[in-house]
Amino acid sequence: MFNKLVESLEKCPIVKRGEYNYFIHPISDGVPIVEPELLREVAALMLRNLDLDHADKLVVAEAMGIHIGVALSLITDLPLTIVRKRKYELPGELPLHQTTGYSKGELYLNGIEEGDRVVIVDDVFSTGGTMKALLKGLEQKNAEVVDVLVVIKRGECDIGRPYKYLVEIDVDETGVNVIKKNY
Ligand SMILES: O=P(O)(O)OC[C@H]1O[C@H](OP(=O)(O)OP(=O)(O)O)[C@H](O)[C@@H]1O
Ligand SMILES: Nc1nc2[nH]cnc2c(=O)[nH]1
Repeated sequence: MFNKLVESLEKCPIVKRGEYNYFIHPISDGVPIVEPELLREVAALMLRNLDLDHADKLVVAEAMGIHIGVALSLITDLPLTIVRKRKYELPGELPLHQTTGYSKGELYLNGIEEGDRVVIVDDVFSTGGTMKALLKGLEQKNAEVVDVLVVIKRGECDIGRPYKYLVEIDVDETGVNVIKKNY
């Protein structure tokens, strides 16, 4: 039971993005194919690990927070907002600057009101740049972040608050090594 995430990570391919060893996995890329059993496992593990009792909304970042966020929303009945790379110019939209290990860009936060109690989930934590951008935006909106979880942690970074993760990995040119499993 609950062996699909680790097994699939241990056999996933690596490509170079500049100097960065980028692993390619269904949860973090949607390719080659997202098997329902894997998505169900990840959803069940997120549900077990997260503190959702006092949450009003889920927050995820485009693109690869979406499928895990939807899976969790369907189980918990919590509404979901997707922080998009596209600008909508809706009233209250907040632009955020995102820096990852291989890219920079803008994200746009919508759908959050002052006092909302939110849970953030994302697929991967590497430099922590995306998570820091989300936290900063939610702070600006005066939302309360009640819990944060990433499925796969591959780096160290102080994001100014505790966060949870399901697995921790090391990545080199030859592949992914799962070094910790929190379940
Ligand atoms: O900790 P960090 O260095 O910020 O990396 C983590 C982020 O990188 C990926 O997103 P990416 O911006 O590549 O977009 P995608 O989800 O559209 O692939 C991933 O989905 C995380 O959000
Ligand atoms: N798929 C994928 N997403 C990432 N986000 C940050 N690092 C990575 C990575 O190596 N692979």
